Amino acid sequence: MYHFIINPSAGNGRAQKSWTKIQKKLCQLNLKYSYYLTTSSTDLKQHLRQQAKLTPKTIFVILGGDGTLYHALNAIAFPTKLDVILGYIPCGSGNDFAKAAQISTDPNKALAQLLAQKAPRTLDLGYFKTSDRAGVFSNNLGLGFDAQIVEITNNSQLKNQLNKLHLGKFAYATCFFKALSQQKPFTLTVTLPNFPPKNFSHAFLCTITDQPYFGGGVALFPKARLDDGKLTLVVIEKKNLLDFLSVFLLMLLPGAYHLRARSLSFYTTTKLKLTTTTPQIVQVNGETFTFSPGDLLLEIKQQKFIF
Ligand SMILES: Nc1ncnc2c1ncn2[C@@H]1O[C@H](COP(=O)(O)OP(=O)(O)OP(=O)(O)O)[C@@H](O)[C@H]1O
Repeated sequence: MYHFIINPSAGNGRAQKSWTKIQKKLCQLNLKYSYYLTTSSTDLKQHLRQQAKLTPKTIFVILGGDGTLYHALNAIAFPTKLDVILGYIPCGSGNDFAKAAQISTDPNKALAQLLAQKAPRTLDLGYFKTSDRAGVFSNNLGLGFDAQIVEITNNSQLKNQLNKLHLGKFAYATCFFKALSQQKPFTLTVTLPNFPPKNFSHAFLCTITDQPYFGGGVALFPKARLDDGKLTLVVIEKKNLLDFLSVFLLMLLPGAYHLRARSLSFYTTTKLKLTTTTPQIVQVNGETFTFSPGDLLLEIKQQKFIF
């Protein structure tokens, strides 16, 4: 049995349109299903948790973007982990998880892919904890520059306008220069198991990822895999503007040459600790919050998916 949970506002209304197409297909296939249209992220979490406790054998299929998926994952993971299988049909703006997991962004193809899958797959999630919050994520968690871009994009009308033109994945790129003027370099200490702490005096972007993409399909760390049991931390320092811009330019080109830049460091690990001395904006799967100075702990968790 499948239970579809739809965030109708994802992708500036794209999820609603996708759902209409999927309902038509489900009707043609004569498949038994139930569904729920969410009214907010809180409603989504309450509904999913309640249903998952009532009918744990059901496959819960989420229709939305990376943010909707984030809320669904956290509904399952907290306060105690529920053993349920999640399906996912991408209908957001950026759809980074879909790109990493190779799920079609055509709703009917994504549905066909999901229905053809016989057994669930266990994939990695990142788990984070600060002094006042904890969560899991399927894509990445970023402090500093990428979070600044997400914050500006989410608060601008541009994302909706680009979504109307089916150019939603470029929304983050358009806010790049505004974020560049607002973000300041910050001090960052990275602590990895069995290594002495590493200090960065001019950290600008600090992203922990469990898959290759961020910002609507930009390959931050192409070798990252959703099922390798590891997280990768990428830190880019900004001591010199031209140097910083060249790293980003290289990131947009094939070949992953940005990973050779002197101002970029990366570490692949199962757990780590980040410490900052100034408040920083954090983005998790495209949702933002402010992180007060202190420690941010990260480790790996798992979730069963079908798609
Ligand atoms: N009815 C609703 N149900 C669930 N979430 C909602 C609803 N209305 C607004 N939201 C908000 O929608 C956001 C999630 O949207 P989502 O990220 O899935 O789509 P997107 O921003 O278009 O895509 P992407 O993250 O791929 O760029 C969350 O911030 C959530 O709080």
